[in-house]
Amino acid sequence: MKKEIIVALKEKISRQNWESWFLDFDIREIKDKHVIFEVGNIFIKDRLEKKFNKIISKVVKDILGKDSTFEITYKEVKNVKSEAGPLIKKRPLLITPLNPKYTFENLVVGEFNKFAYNVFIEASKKPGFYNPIFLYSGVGLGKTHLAQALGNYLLESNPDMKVAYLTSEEFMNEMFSAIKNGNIEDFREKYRKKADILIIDDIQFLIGIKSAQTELFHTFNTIHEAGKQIIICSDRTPQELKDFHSRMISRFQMGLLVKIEKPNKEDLFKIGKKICQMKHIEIEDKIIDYISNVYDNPRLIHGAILKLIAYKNLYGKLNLSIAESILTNVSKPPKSFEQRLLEILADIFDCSPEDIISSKRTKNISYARKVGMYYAVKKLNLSTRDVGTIFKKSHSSVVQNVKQVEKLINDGNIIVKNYLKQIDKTSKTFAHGESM
Ligand SMILES: Nc1ncnc2c1ncn2[C@@H]1O[C@H](COP(=O)(O)OP(=O)(O)OP(=O)(O)O)[C@@H](O)[C@H]1O
Repeated sequence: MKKEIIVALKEKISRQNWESWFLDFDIREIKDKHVIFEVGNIFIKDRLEKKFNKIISKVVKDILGKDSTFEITYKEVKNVKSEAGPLIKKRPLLITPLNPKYTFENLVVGEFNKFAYNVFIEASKKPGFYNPIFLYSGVGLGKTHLAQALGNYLLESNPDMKVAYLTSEEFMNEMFSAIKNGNIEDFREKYRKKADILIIDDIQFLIGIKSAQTELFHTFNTIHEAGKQIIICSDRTPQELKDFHSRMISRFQMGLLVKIEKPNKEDLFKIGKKICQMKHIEIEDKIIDYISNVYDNPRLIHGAILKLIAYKNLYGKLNLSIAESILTNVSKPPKSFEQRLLEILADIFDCSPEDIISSKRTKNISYARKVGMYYAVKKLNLSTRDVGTIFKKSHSSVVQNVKQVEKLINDGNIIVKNYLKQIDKTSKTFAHGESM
């Protein structure tokens, strides 16, 4: 009888709706003429009752008789909120380290991002009120900055808050490695039950990857059902996420869609000033003015400023004509590659380039050194001797550090992998912003 009801329903429901809403759908029990359906969560239950009540009722009555009835139940998620127990102080869950510089204070607000900014400020006061928030814009317009600013704010104002920030690509990689290692349940527990706020950046990476979309779909539903905040960042609108499960798209659309527009020249100038302030570097206004005329996007402004900082650090001077020649490639300045690498590391690990080449051994500095050496040898193909020169360390120390990082990677250490990705991302940003 159960099978008959399911088959009859499937015939009456479009394939698209079936795939969106009925994949978890099952019959738990039939008691006399009362059918108890079961679905994955309360959100789907709610949708089915609102949208498909009539069809389900008709099918049940056709098969079991006119006086038959039904109800939809959902699987309870156990211990969503109390898993750590009241006396155990929960530690922040940071899947990828948030960039501490991505704060609301460091964000320039103008007409182009005012709405997005206000929504995120509201969300910082009432997480879960607008849920989900789907933040989209062209590349480099500040989505990651804004989303991480919310994460940083929540962590600071409530140290018990568990913030999970990761790109959809990281989500997918972790999921595949959990499947491979047979611990998919741990993976699910981590994201579905532990996180109080889930930020998924660059959702567009999952285009065409249905298995990861399905996993994310269930994660999304569980978190949403628990009333916890979800933020999705994307470089396009939900409708433009071609080849995404339609059920995912409809989840995104049911939330608040927030767009960051393109900043104008004045905004770009202010962003340039803010970046200099964040980097504790003084660059003349006329140079920043020049940059904001040349580049129309904060990421490019950021890249250009990093390049100027690298030059200023190396040569101790900078003026408008030098800036123009550096940025327009009129005359190539000598390569300041090493400095650039150290700048990138310093930015990510929140220290200075001088710290990295010093003998200081504080945790973040040692980490920056070690990961930077690995990156230079393995990704940039520099010789261990050259790397020793850049980092002002002996050849054997480079070899040892590279081995250590290799081991961490082989052991599946996510933090190291994420740092390497961040270096990659930042150095690409650099490459974008430069014409050298
Ligand atoms: N309004 C702003 N105020 C200050 N800095 C900004 C602003 N918008 C962007 N930036 C800076 O520009 C750089 C690029 O921003 P971000 O990475 O957040 O963009 P994105 O939209 O997430 O890019 P992508 O689409 O590639 O993921 C960052 O260094 C960020 O701090």
